Amino acid sequence: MASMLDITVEVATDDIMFEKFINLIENKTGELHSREVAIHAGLLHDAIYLYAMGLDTVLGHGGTVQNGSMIIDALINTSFSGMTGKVIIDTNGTRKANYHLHNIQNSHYVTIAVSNGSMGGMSHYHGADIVWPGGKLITPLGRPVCGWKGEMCLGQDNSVTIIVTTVILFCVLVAFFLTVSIKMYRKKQRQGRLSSMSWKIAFESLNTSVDRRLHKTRSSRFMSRDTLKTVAMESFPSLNIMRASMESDSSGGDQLFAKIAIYDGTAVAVKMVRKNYLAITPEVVTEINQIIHLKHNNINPLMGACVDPFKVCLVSEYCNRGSLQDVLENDDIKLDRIFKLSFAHDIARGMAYLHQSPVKTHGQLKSSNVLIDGHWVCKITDIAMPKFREGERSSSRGQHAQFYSKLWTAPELLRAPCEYATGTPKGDVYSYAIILQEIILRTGPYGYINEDPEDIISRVKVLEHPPYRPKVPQDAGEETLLDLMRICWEEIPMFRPNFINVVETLRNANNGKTTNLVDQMIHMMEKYADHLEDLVNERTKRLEEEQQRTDELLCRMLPKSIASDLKMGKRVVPETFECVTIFFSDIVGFTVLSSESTAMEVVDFLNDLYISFDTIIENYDVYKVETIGDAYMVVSGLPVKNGKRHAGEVCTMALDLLSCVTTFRIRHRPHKQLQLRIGIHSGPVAAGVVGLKMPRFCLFGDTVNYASRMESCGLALRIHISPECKCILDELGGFSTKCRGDISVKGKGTIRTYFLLTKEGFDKPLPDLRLAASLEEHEFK
Ligand SMILES: Nc1nc2c(ncn2[C@@H]2O[C@H](COP(=O)(O)OP(=O)(O)OP(=O)(O)O)[C@@H](O)[C@H]2O)c(=O)[nH]1
Ligand SMILES: [Mg+2]
Repeated sequence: MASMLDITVEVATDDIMFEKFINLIENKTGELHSREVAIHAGLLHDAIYLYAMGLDTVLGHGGTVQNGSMIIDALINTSFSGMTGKVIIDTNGTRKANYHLHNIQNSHYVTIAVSNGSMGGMSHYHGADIVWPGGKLITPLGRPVCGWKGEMCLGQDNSVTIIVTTVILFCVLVAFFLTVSIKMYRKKQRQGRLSSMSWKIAFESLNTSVDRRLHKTRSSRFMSRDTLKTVAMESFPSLNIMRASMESDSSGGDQLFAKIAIYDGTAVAVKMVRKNYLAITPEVVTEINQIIHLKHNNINPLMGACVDPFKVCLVSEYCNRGSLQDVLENDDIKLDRIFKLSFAHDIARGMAYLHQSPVKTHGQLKSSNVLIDGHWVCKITDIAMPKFREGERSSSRGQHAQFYSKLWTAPELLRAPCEYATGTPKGDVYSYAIILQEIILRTGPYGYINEDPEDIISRVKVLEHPPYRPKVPQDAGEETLLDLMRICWEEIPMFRPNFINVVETLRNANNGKTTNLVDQMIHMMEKYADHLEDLVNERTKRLEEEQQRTDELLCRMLPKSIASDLKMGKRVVPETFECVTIFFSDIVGFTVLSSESTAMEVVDFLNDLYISFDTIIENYDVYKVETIGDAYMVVSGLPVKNGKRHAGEVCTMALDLLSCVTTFRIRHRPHKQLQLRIGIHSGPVAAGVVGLKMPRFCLFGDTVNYASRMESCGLALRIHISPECKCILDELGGFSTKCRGDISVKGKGTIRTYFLLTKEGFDKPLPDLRLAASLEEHEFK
């Protein structure tokens, strides 16, 4: 038996009455019974006895045997000594007794607890727990959670229903949405499959009439021999220098060239595929879509393909500088370190992107499949499309050209061409190494080796020690590119880096800066602009200094006001001045002195003298008109009029100059007294600028001659003034003069002239007249 729970009444088996009762049963039945049977027989006895007591009472009260409830009532609160011990029925009709709870555990009959009939409560046997069916120790519920008929969950009934309903609804909805989504997804897939054909280009939409097939020469030593028979160059008027290659073999078979066309308003390169028809299988669609979806600055976009019968071709964006091979072979294009690094960087970046894309490999990376756009950015093109080009007729290019095109192929791919039809990422890295060699040396692959491509291929295929590779001198240039090239053409593919490593290396080589050519150019232009700014500033400063010097010179040659008028482009009109004072000085005996001196001595002497004079006259409101030999001419009262002050200014200046003579020493005649003779006259004058090449401010009128006469008729170390000048001096006051007497002046007749002696407050020393030259030494004109 797996489990059983048994509740029995405690029977006083040791009671004498019970012993007697057992004996009686044994006698009556003639069998020896187990104690358990005897107990149950005792219990039956007591039960019948109790019933009989109740029935007796009911019958005693006139009741009948059918009157069950009366019988029960009659038993309440009764007691008697039964076979199983004292039988006590309490007020509830319950027999008060000790009950035993038994349980079968591991096939043993175990007592779990005993109730105390008189005291109430239960005493558990230590360590005994009820073991329920299934060996469980947790007491099962006496009834279901919600009662036998769900009456206990009447309040919660709704929420359960709601939860259940919601779950069902949710499941239905999910199922519905799933069905709808699957249907929509399938529809979208169908549409996608349709739209994925958007790459299809109708051949008629390609305007190939612009394509004049500008053929190019390929100067490579590997292309010569029996290839490239036809080479012609034409100008391309409608499009900016568009180049395409044309190669034909000696047998004059198919021609392979990159055609140029206009599609959708832009120039495109059309690459013909040597196939008459193309079966558009899902693989072809996937392949072409994967390539079309490549979007990277260093990948030349494939725009679509034409699958019209006999016109199967691939259409890609046109790059106007041609392929890297074209650029490298063009000696007119100078490529410095920055360009080379930029090319290497561009290709590596494009390849890194390609390898991470679903396309995964290029498969035919070579310098002719790297194009260069107008901004000198490299764009990778002609990614291998094995599905699209499956069944393509073999190229009509000669064997030489076919082997030549394999010079970029990695040795492991040369050894197992079928196994790696689409190439491998590490195979692309090898091809990149050969491109690096081309960039470094600016030659074709294996540039300096005069060997047939076929021989080169077989040597690369056979594992030589060391492996056969292009020979690049260590001093060939850019060290980073050299190192990169060597590691990229490692024999064991695993040892070659990936393109992400290559990009990193190139970036580090450039101090973490990008080698993008446009950035470099902008940087250079910025630097150039800065330099230009400095240059402009410096030149402007120099110009300003020059201008200042010119101004100063002009101001020395012309009166300031006249000079500024001239600078401003104003016309300087000749002007008459009512009264000005003109000063002339001359050196008595200059002719003799000059004849006794060298030219340089004379120049030095006059230079010393005029520097001293020029310094002195700066203190007066005068303008030095000119110096002619030893003659010095000064005027006051023009071009800015100064009333009558002109006579006072000139005369005071004359005294100052005469005073200067007392100390002035002729360098080569230090002991000789300089015999300065001064003449001054005041009167009207006309003034104006004459000449164009060397404009001069000149004074005209009789006053000039008169003043000159005053000087020529004067005496050494004396200031000889005209009566007109004296008159003004008198008006001004403070000047002391002395009458010289009447002298005959040419054109003037006889006039009374004066010597200016001094001026009030003038305390500078004047020359000792005793040192003046004798009259014989004067050359009176
Ligand atoms: N200017 C310019 N020239 C192009 C363009 N595409 C191809 N070419 C020229 O066409 C030449 C030959 O290109 P392809 O016909 O692709 O021949 P290939 O690159 O030698 O060989 P595969 O690509 O392997 O078939 C290149 O070297 C370029 O000079 C382009 O977009 N612009
Ligand atoms: Mg190509």
